[in-house]
Amino acid sequence: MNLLEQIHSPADLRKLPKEQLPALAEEIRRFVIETVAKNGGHLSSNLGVIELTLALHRAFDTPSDRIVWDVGHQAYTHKLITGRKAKFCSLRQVDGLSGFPKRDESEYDCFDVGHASTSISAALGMACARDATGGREKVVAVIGDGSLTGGLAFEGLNQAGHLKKDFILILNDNEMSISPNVGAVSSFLSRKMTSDLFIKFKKETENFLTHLPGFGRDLLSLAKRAEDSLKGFLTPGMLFEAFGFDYIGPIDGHNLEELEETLRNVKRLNGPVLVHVLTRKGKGFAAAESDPATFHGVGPYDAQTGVVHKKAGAAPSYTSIFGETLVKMAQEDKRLVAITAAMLEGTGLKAFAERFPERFFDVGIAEQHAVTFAAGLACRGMRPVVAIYSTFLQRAYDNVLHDVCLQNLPVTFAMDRGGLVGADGPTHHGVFDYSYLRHIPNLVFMVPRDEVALQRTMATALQHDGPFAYRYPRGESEGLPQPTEITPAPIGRGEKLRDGKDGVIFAIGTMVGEALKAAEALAGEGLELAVVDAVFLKPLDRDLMLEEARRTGRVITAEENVLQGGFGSAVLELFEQEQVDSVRTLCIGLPDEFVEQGTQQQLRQRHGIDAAGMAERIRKWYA
Ligand SMILES: Cc1ncc(C[n+]2csc(CCOP(=O)(O)OP(=O)(O)O)c2C)c(N)n1
Ligand SMILES: CC(=O)[C@@H](O)[C@H](O)COP(=O)(O)O
Ligand SMILES: [Mg+2]
Repeated sequence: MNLLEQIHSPADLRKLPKEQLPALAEEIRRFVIETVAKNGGHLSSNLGVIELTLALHRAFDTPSDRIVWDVGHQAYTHKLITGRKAKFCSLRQVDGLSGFPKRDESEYDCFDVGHASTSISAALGMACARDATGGREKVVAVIGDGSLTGGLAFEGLNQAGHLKKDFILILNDNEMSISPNVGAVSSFLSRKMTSDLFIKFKKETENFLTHLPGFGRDLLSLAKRAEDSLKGFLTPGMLFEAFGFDYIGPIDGHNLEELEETLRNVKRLNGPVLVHVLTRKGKGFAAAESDPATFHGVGPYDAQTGVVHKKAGAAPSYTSIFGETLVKMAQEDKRLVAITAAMLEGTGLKAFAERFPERFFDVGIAEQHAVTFAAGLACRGMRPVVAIYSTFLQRAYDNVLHDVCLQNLPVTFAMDRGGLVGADGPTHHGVFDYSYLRHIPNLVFMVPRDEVALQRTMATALQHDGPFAYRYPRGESEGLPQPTEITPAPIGRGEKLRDGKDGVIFAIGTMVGEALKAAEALAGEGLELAVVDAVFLKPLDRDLMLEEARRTGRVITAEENVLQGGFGSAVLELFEQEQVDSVRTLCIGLPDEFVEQGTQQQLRQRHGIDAAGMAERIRKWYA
């Protein structure tokens, strides 16, 4: 029987006899596996919370009761049972369903997400608003153990315990972030924690007591008798109870009956309550269970075997070139250390971590800490490279400014996923970094146009004695031959790649290749444009830019960043400072709006920043 077809809303789900729930869960599991096999997406996390999601929607009265998902990468079951099954085939595609909860998409989506550790703060805000307005609904935040490593989550816990609001926190503990979870809290939660901690405590106590003169051995036998009560005393719940939460659990997150009954009971409680739920990431799909990190965020794969499709003849990704080059550089320079905020695989640092474990740090989902920690390392002579997605560095703006740049410390920000990232959409596009970093004094910001330039950029950063940022895009590189030698670039020097008398395109990063193609196409129509690779967003090559602008009288800028405060703005500021008023300018880049999801190519096309779009804009401008 097709049960999922009968579920149009959680009200239908609540009518379903509980005996049918396991079959529904299996149907959902298969449907998710098959859809993600075509569209790509966050498989492992979703497979782990199917039962939990069904239990939540049965126990609580959604949409009146509020479920606030953390990160939101695990909300596929939630989407399927809240009226979005028919559209589910469009998941993560252009104009389709988002991969994350979105308030615009459904009344069941309470908070827009994509970045981690926001759920407690957002849900607590909702609980306070409820109390201020006489509401009676329940507010439930669902956070993973990985997302709980974020400082923001603890800021929320701290206030929640203090306010004592009626507030339910579900801790979905699968012992995994994207990679195995890290940190002291994570080991405290660990299923082995109770016994490990207990054994250590016991050993130390025994040691201490046997060495006490006289009555030590009597005390030892007394302590042995206290073992059982001690075992019960040391639980992960102690942490949350210290924060003022009632702790319930741990409970089996795949046992539908136990889940539903517990949640129904919890619903009757008042005050902050934490329910500790144990789940398995990738549950029910062998390939994902055995390798949850690969299937955390995955491209298309075979829905039966789990073999991930690989594009034949694909060039290496920018990420892998970065990772390999960093290993080579670390062999030469012992000061180099690498830091990731829970993105070991995503930032290409796996080989580095294996090769130099003592110079590698995964700090958890803690971007702010990653940056200030790097500042500390740099203060003592190390050369830290913070490998981070552009979108996640947004979290650490003040740490970059106050802890690194103000002290002119040699910390490098290697920003992966610069520019449009594709299917993750607006929460993840790295299209703001030019604007949020460019104005910070002391920072050098270099933007490679291809993978050879990336390696040169990395060498330049390492030899520079101050803060340095560079960004490179998600996905395949240009497939260029590897350079035999990597030499640092002179700081602030651009590169003229093409000559032309009618105007000049100043392009940066990914836009350099597009600008060259656009100039080529326009040359065929009789419009001769020069192309300059700016190479540096900061400092700009002022001399080259001024010379080219004055020579041609018309300047086009091109960037994969919002125009506001970006590269084009930097060029306009230069012209204003130098009183260049005879030059006409056209700035091409992304608009002052959040760009939706789609493939990178579709989005570049839609926003006119691919070669064809750029040529069209320039053609009209000259007409
Ligand atoms: C601020 C921020 N940093 C990093 C990420 C990337 N990220 C997405 S999910 C995830 C792991 C989350 O682990 P957990 O909360 O335990 O959920 P699970 O995937 O185990 O279900 C990470 C690191 C993010 N989305 N936001
Ligand atoms: C939800 C999240 O933040 C990550 O899982 C992210 O989707 C990974 O993106 P990449 O696929 O580009 O590594
Ligand atoms: Mg987890």
